Amino acid sequence: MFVLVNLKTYPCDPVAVAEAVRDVNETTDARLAVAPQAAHLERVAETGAETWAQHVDPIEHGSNTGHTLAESVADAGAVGTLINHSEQRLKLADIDGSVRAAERAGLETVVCANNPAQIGAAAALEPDAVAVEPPELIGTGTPVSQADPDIVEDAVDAAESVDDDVAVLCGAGISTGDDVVAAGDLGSEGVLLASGVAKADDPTAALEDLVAPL
Ligand SMILES: O=C[C@H](O)COP(=O)(O)O
Repeated sequence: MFVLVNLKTYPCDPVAVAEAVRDVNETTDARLAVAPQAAHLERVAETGAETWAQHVDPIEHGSNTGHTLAESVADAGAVGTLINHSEQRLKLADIDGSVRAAERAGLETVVCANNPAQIGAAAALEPDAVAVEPPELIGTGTPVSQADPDIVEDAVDAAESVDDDVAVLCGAGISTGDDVVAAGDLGSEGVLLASGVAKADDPTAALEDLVAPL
């Protein structure tokens, strides 16, 4: 299972969480990665944790003030990027442009979507993976795998029917190892989570709990 920890803009210490991700990754067959804010990418990557960006824009080098260039996040040490997170929604053409920009920079891609129909559309853009996240469950602590298992199974079916090379992750409310196992049982190859680790008093313990049953 792939466990991708998005730090959003939570007021955590990104380096401390990244060190926990790096250390717990050494203890498990699961793959752990962390997605800090763009401004923290370099410091996080220097810990040795697998580092992802939270977003890249559909741009090339040039006159794009305030945008995030895929090549720059790769230079900072990121190996992958989220695209179209529920909190950073893009138009379809821009999702396509961001996936192409990430590919150009050698970044792995996870395109997020709200529901199975959007997952099908996202899969058609040939990212490495898609992630289904019902927005109403994000940050609630109520796991999507328990509250809305059908959405995960339907997302897996939707992606498979378009391109079975595209892996499916799920996210929203995931915070325990049981949640991760339930996600896997529904066909998900990984989980995207945030508050369960970024807001934890002890991120290492939270990560250990997430991977314990794997
Ligand atoms: O990127 C992560 C997701 O939005 C899930 O957030 P959450 O784990 O706080 O529900």
